[in-house]
Amino acid sequence: MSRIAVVGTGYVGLVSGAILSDFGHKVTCVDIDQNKIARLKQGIIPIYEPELETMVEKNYYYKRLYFTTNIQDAVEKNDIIIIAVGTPPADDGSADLQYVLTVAESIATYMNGYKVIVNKSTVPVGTGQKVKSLVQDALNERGVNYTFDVVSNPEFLREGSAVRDFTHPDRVVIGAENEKAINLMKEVYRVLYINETPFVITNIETAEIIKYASNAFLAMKITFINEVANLCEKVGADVQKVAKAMGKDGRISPKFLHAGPGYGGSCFPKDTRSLVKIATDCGEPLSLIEATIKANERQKLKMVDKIVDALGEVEGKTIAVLGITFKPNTDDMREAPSLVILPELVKYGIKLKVYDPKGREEGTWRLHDIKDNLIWCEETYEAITNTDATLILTEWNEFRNLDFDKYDELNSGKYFFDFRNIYDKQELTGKGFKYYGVGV
Ligand SMILES: NC(=O)C1=CN([C@@H]2O[C@H](COP(=O)(O)OP(=O)(O)OC[C@H]3O[C@@H](n4cnc5c(N)ncnc54)[C@H](O)[C@@H]3O)[C@@H](O)[C@H]2O)C=CC1
Ligand SMILES: O=C(O)[C@H]1O[C@H](OP(=O)(O)OP(=O)(O)OC[C@H]2O[C@@H](n3ccc(=O)[nH]c3=O)[C@H](O)[C@@H]2O)[C@H](O)[C@@H](O)[C@@H]1O
Repeated sequence: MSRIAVVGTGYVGLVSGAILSDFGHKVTCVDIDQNKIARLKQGIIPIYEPELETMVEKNYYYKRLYFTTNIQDAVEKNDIIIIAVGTPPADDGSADLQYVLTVAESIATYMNGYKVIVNKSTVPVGTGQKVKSLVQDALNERGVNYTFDVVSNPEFLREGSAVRDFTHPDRVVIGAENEKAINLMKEVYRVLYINETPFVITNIETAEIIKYASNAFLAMKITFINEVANLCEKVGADVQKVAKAMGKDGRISPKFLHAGPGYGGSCFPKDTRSLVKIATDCGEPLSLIEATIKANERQKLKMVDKIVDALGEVEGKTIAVLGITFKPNTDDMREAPSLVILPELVKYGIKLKVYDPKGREEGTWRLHDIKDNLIWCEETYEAITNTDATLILTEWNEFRNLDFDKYDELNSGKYFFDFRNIYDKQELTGKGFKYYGVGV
């Protein structure tokens, strides 16, 4: 059993902490947000993430999982300190490292013996070394000579399937500088290690680049299929079939080939921008990623054009919006395509009736500027009632089986914008709908 502190109790920290405690370790989750920690102690999970609540409840009950705001105590009592705080984008596109470096300073301030400092936040290459020298300088200043190791252990979980992703990873990446740290990390992930999960052991810099390169590649893959989808529309091809056939080629793989309104979320947008900044600063520009970022911005606006062109006279029209989160099974709205698309529609004088199973709380403040043109609804059919068109922006399961017979009773128009391609164009056209997907 390892004694682990996880600093930062957000999407990554809480999931990692809960599962590592489930792996049998004694884990203390630390956050500066007192309200969050108080609620966690009462069993209230601050985010929506399937399976997480059970995982937290069980391990808290069995006293393997603790919550605190006291970082001093957490550093003193644990040997392995995992940093999982946010690295949000700064104005110039680089990752803002202030939270990571603050935690590193706290660790240095309270260190009372050997520690492994594990960086799980997504950070620019060179951050591990920065943390190392910051901690060493602080220890020198304290006049103590405790030893420590810095490890890069990037996280690849996805929101909405985080628990499964963490317990069944395609690989675990450990960037470290010596055997002692590597072995301690293998202990942390013992459950996965003995189950033959591939472990990639590298130096710190390589691990840091692996994370950014992986996210940028996936963002590029989505953008590639989005552009192919736009072409398909022009030439009468079906991107769903194109993607399916492409995906059969093992070298391509069918994953992340779903065309849509552009990628969003807390990571692809910020990590692509940060990687471009790193590369440009090094004099090795990543032109494919630069093009990806631009094409993704265009994709969101193309969705607006598609709606406006189809509806013709749009002023005063009302659209039912189903789904606003950046993907299903999360309440996270960070960089969701809806945050661009909906305000653009409002600029055209369109009114919106919005329903999302989990996005309303965050959506309310993120879409505050258009609140006068937006009505929040409690369920799907309330949103569809008295509208001119339906727009699907997030593929929540509950939108996959709409009762189309009901439409006529609801006084709703027959324009159907399915920007996640979850319906069959022919079937809906057969039911009298004017159907618009992406690339179909
Ligand atoms: N959200 C995701 O799906 C994934 C995120 N990542 C990366 O993991 C990192 C964390 O991301 P999220 O969990 O989404 O962030 P988040 O914003 O959900 O959570 C960060 C937490 O850190 C806390 N915090 C900030 N400063 C602190 C301090 N000094 N001491 C203690 N707690 C502090 C905040 O109060 C917050 O609860 C980022 O670098 C992100 O890029 C990596 C893989 C997946
Ligand atoms: O670093 C991170 O934070 C994480 O970023 C993504 O995970 P996440 O953003 O949670 O969700 P994804 O499933 O990757 O979806 C991201 C966006 O791409 C879109 N997408 C995804 C796949 C696809 O085929 N098409 C598509 O448009 C989604 O709708 C969503 O807006 C990566 O998939 C994770 O491996 C990574 O750990």
